[in-house]
Amino acid sequence: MAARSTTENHRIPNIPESMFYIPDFISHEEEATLLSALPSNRWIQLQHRRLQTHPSPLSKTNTLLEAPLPRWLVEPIISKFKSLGLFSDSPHQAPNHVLINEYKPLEGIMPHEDGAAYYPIVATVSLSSTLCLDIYEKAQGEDMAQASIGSSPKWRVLQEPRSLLVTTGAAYTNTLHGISEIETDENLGPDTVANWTLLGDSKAFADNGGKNTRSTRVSLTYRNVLKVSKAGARILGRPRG
Ligand SMILES: O=C(O)CCC(=O)C(=O)O
Ligand SMILES: [Fe+2]
Repeated sequence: MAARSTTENHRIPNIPESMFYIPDFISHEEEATLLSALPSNRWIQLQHRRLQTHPSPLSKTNTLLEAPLPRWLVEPIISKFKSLGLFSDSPHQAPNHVLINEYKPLEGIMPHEDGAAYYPIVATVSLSSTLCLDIYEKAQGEDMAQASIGSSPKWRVLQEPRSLLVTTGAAYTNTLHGISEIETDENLGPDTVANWTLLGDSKAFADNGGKNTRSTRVSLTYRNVLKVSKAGARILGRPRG
């Protein structure tokens, strides 16, 4: 299958299965269009980053009120996912939820897992700047807080602007991921970056002494929420079959 062999060529080696990294997944023009489509009134300021959620945040029981994703999040990205066969096994055969995070230099996200609200696949499109995603092994029975205290990441994945990172399978369920609150990612090279050979421009980091100076980075994380409520449709008098 063409789609499967495309993703196989982008499988990140030496990391729990499966993570895939595709550089230049979108064009410069598509990146600019996405950045200008981000609604400025939807940001929620968190302590160490800004976040927006489309179509809406999940309820306390991790239920999504059924609603379409905005058009600018669907095209061209979800069509590209379809041609790669991504999300084809998920219950809704396509993502139905997108979290958008914005990190300025010195901002990040604590090690965590994305958890059971979602089908175990997340597809992350990066915009504007490069940074390292740190991956931690999740010890059996260990809770997230313990894992994040004092342990260092087992793997690092460098995410360039316009790239796609897909995390699924055991990589989704048996690892934690986080972004450290630093200004510069250092010591980047073939032995320290799991996706080094898959990068679009590893030479840029090598030429810069193995360093990446961060600027503001935005990520779009596409997911499939398992529990979807049609209550909204019913209230509006539009029962769905
Ligand atoms: O920005 C990223 O690449 C990761 C975001 C993330 O882990 C999340 O929103 O759960
Ligand atoms: Fe996450």
